[in-house]
Amino acid sequence: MSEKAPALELFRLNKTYPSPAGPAVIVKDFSINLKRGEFATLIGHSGCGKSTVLSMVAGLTSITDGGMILDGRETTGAGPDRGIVFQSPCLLPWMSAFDNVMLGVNQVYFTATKAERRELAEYYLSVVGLGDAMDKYPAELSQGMRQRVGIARAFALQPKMLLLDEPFGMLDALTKIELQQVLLDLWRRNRLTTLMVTHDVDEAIFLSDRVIMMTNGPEATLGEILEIDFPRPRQREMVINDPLFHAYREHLVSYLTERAHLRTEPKTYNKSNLLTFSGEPVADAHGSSSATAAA
Ligand SMILES: Nc1ncnc2c1ncn2[C@@H]1O[C@H](COP(=O)(O)OP(=O)(O)OP(=O)(O)O)[C@@H](O)[C@H]1O
Repeated sequence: MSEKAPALELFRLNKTYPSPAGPAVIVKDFSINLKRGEFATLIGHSGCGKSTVLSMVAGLTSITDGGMILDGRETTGAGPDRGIVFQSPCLLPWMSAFDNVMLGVNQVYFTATKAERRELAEYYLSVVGLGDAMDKYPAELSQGMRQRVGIARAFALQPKMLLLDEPFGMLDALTKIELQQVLLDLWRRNRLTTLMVTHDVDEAIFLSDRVIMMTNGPEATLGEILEIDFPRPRQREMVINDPLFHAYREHLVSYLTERAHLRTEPKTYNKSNLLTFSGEPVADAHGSSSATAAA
């Protein structure tokens, strides 16, 4: 498999649900490629179909029409090649944090020795900061600690791809910031191709290489793409104090408030052709401005 080939290709994904009024087309002709090792986030209005797209990629929701190629292979159905983290990690309450992680590791790495499997679970639990809490049960863990277990569980399977559905949506602001950093550190070590759904524009900018914007539903599809040009590794203070952060933010907010209802040819924006609320290009702090968006 060439390093240059996309890690994930989504080709005209469609999702239709039956409804009393007839078939409801939730997602229509949604196409995007993710590069190997890329961190992409999916944003859009509530109910537009972000989780539906993620769930189709995860193989948890059937694809009505269109297709998906993961690592060069047409893929349908769920599999351990995709690690998933939901808003709430759904841990088995009668098992310790360690055993919850081991559950998946035992299934995926059944040919490894017990010592190797234990080492894998212990390593990822330590990296997410639960080195001293891995014998605790879910009821003894805070919401943030449970989500750390969820992240460790996904990484411990060593998947090809990481799928995150608002993983920090239920956390307080401070815990959210801590866990964003934990996720970024783990992502940097593993360079997993990542697709994450979030409502949080700041989070999307801080974490992503590209922010993928969906149009409003029904028949939601690809709206715009914003390339985030901050160097890595990223430090939160550095990013949020950069004037470019505010220009990215304004572009995304203006998309959500002004353009998400439009059906136009998807455009890619970057630091040189960002738009403001008025739809005008802005000069960013690092370079030039341009009136035309690159298609
Ligand atoms: N199993 C289902 N049957 C019928 N309709 C569904 C089903 N699952 C989701 N939908 C509908 O599909 C649409 C998109 O839902 P989805 O959860 O993907 O949106 P979302 O953008 O992730 O929303 P949010 O940001 O609020 O989480 C919604 O109108 C929802 O009601």
